[in-house]
Amino acid sequence: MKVAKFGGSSVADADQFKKVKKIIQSDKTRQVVVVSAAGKNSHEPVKITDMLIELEKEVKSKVDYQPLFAKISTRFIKIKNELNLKVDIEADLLEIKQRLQTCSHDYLVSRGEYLTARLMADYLGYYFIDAKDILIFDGDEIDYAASNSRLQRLLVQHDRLVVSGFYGANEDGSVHLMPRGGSDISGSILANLMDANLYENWTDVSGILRADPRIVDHSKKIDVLTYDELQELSYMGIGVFQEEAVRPVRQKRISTKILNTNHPEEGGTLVVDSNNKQFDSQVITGIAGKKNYTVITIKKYQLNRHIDILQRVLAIFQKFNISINYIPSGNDGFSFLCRHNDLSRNLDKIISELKKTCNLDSVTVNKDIALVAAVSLQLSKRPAIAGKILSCLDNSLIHVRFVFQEGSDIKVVIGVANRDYEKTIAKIYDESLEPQSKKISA
Ligand SMILES: Nc1ncnc2c1ncn2[C@@H]1O[C@H](COP(=O)(O)OP(=O)(O)O)[C@@H](O)[C@H]1O
Ligand SMILES: N[C@@H](CC(=O)OP(=O)(O)O)C(=O)O
Repeated sequence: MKVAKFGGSSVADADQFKKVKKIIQSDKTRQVVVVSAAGKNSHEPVKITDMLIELEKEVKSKVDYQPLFAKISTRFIKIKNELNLKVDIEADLLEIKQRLQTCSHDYLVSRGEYLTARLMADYLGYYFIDAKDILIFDGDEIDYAASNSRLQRLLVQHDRLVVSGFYGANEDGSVHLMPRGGSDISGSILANLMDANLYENWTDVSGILRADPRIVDHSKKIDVLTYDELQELSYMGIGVFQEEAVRPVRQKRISTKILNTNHPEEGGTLVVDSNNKQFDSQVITGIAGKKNYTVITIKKYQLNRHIDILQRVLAIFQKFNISINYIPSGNDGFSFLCRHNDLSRNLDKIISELKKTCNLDSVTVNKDIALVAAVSLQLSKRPAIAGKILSCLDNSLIHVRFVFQEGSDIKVVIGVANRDYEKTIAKIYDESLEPQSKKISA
């Protein structure tokens, strides 16, 4: 059997629902369907999830939220009417409205998936499952045993299911929201629980491209990818597959396909275990990145010998609950790379504590840094590939701030200014993946 997850763009309106039905009906083994909340397309400029986040702000700040609530309701009622559905979505909307003042953030923001799944189940004639009845969390981790026993109980009576993505339940039954893009994770967990033969992730691109198509408009598709490569590309920022969605399918070696709801005939990207990947004619599998990192650099003579000071420094990051993405280091200095959003409110306090309590020679801050990663399975055996990538940037006036490459790693990460982000990706793509004459040879 297959688990098929449809992203927000695939369920944005009634026309998209029709495409989903065609796909589901063309293969009877697509037994479990997971949906995101109705997303964006050319007629609908805002994702329902973003509207719900805005709605919560309006409710909290006592602004008149009725127009926004009406706009959200209209989108669902329009899909219901255009598809002649019977499900009582109006009653669901009324319940949400009645709970607006008291409900949790997780409950409200998850309602997009809940309502979309209610409509989709009715449209496909599949059984609707509220994800909070089957995906049980223990803290931030899914509890596979508890979730499995809930799921098995349901499967006794129903074998074709539509499940709402993006959330599950805490042990006390309250809604547990996943990170943004989390329906990919829901689908992956369900594929794991169901021992699926294939996890299909349906989106609005025909597979994973070697670079973000919004930056490189001629970017080519990756036909086959390993879980390792997908994990790195997702972690480094390709929006198409949530980074936390790799682990559940990988754990059971369930092949995964990224496919296009608008063009199923184009095929997509197949993700497999490394043993099943054939030779790739391109040395670099893909390029990904993210903007808005901040680098905090601390200096002290022979800092690498002062473990006590490093302990104090790390305790400060821990106190403010800051995740550190990279720590490049030398004898006299350590740098800490963090997401700007994680730091923002606390940056001044962190700097002042570092200066006051750690007896350092200097503390400097560099904002507006972007990271760009080139992923290649061959990097661990041929580290000189990194040099070739850097030489691509050499005469392009892009100031490379730093480069990280661990010996065993399958990626090289380059730090540049935010303003050079798109240019760096485009340059690496054009010089190292195309044209053929300039390509780094395999
Ligand atoms: N390397 C890449 N390959 C394919 N798509 C990418 C890549 N990097 C970024 N994207 C973007 O990811 C988008 C799909 O992700 P998302 O918006 O979450 O889709 P969905 O609504 O189906 O969940 C694509 O429309 C594309 O713009
Ligand atoms: N709707 C949620 C979860 C999700 O996975 O969405 P999408 O499949 O549209 O990326 C979000 O916007 O984050």
